[in-house]
Amino acid sequence: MRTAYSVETVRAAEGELMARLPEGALMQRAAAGLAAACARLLIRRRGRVYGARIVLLVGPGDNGGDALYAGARLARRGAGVTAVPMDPARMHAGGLAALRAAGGRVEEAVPARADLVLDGLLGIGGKGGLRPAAAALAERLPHGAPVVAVDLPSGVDADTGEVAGPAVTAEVTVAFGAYKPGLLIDPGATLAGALHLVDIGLSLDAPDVEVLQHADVARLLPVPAPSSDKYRRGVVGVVAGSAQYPGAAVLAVAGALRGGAGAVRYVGPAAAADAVLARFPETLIGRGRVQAWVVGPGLGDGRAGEVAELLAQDVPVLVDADGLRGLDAGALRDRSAPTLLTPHAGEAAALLGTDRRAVESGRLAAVRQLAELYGAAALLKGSTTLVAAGGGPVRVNPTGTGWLATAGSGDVLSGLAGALLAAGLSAADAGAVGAYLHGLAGRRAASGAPMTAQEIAQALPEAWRDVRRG
Ligand SMILES: NC(=O)C1=CN([C@@H]2O[C@H](COP(=O)(O)OP(=O)(O)OC[C@H]3O[C@@H](n4cnc5c(N)ncnc54)[C@H](O)[C@@H]3O)[C@@H](O)[C@H]2O)[C@@H](O)CC1
Ligand SMILES: [K+]
Repeated sequence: MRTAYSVETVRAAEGELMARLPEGALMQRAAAGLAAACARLLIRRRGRVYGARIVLLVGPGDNGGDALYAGARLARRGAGVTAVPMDPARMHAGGLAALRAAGGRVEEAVPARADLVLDGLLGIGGKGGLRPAAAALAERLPHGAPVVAVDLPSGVDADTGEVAGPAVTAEVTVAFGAYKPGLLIDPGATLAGALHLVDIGLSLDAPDVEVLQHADVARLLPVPAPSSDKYRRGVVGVVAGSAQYPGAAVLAVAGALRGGAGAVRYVGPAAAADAVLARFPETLIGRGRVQAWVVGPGLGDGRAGEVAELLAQDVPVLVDADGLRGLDAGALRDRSAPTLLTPHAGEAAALLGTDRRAVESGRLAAVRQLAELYGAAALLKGSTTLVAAGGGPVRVNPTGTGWLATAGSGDVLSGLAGALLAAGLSAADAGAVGAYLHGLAGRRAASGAPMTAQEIAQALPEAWRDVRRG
């Protein structure tokens, strides 16, 4: 499991630790870890640190200080280090003295060539997009040189991953003490590149954000026991599709069957039921006992009554797509069985009474609000899908890929997550594990080329095996 902590939490933990340590000790720990990560990268690329041309982009705060101290360490190993300040009048004094003492230089213009660039413009003290002086440096990076971001790619909001203007794209980000949410959530996550954590001794409790990895998902996957029958493995009821959208029913059923359901029961118009049976003859048709309902994909208008009726049952329910229209927050909060809502940004905006842009520019806050307002687990789809429930850490899905944004892909996810709910996973686990497997299947199905939602469903068994293999 990878975890991340908000700036407020990190600052509090740093404050506590700093009070017990000699001045500057934390920054030295950070700089030592940063210099070691840079040295490894240089050795991998060019065999040695000695003789490497290193450019430090130095901001006015402690993030710049980290870069200067790390630069001094690398200069002592024989690298040629040039610091380029955002504001020559504001540089970390101790760091600058250390760099100069180690033979490093300060220049106003970014050198045209370098073997490595350290982005020490802004860290957790950065606010908003890069201001012009910082943006000018970030836009003139030496061509082809790998960038190591110090704590955070400058221009990325540490708490949310939002990028409000120009920002640095890093090959590696070396984070101090803890990952920040912005390193795990897009667009920040993409700009951060590979992540490396330097332990500076912070003690931290419950994270704000967490990312499941293969081993975590493997532990949560429902694996049938020898004594299992189809009811114990979970029967999923799928209420999806319409005469107009029969395909949504087929795809949701496909997701549910490949999500490990013992059986899938389909409830919907005859035309859609025929389409489902033609593709999956193993489907049960019509109402009956289920361990979880999936309601909403391709339902069309005017079926809110059916959704409300399912939500009135004391059974886990996943609500997606058209099923999300006109949900009664009070009725949802009163439910005792688990509920999982799986909106995309537009649907989330309607549920929150705001506009799509507000959701997209504040996805972390939006998913938390959804979970709180509806008393349910909420899965907000996007390039990094987020899952929130009950005030716990928000789960960030790491397996997403742009190829998943294809028609019907969400229908497969709802069937899949519904099967996991039916198998007894909590709504938050079903959402997080569903998104993880769905993303992996999408990557497998696409492997760099477009694919269809059906192919995502077909790749689910492989994704499942990947996770179990570890
Ligand atoms: N606090 C600590 O104990 C430690 C902090 N460390 C480093 O310190 C960093 C935080 O340092 P600071 O709090 O000094 O903050 P930063 O160095 O992140 O940046 C703050 C400075 O940037 C300016 N600024 C803010 N937003 C800007 C924008 N959009 N464009 C241009 N300039 C902008 C501010 O005016 C301020 O002067 C961490 O990210 C980490 O790199 C590490 O040394 C480890 C220990
Ligand atoms: K930085």
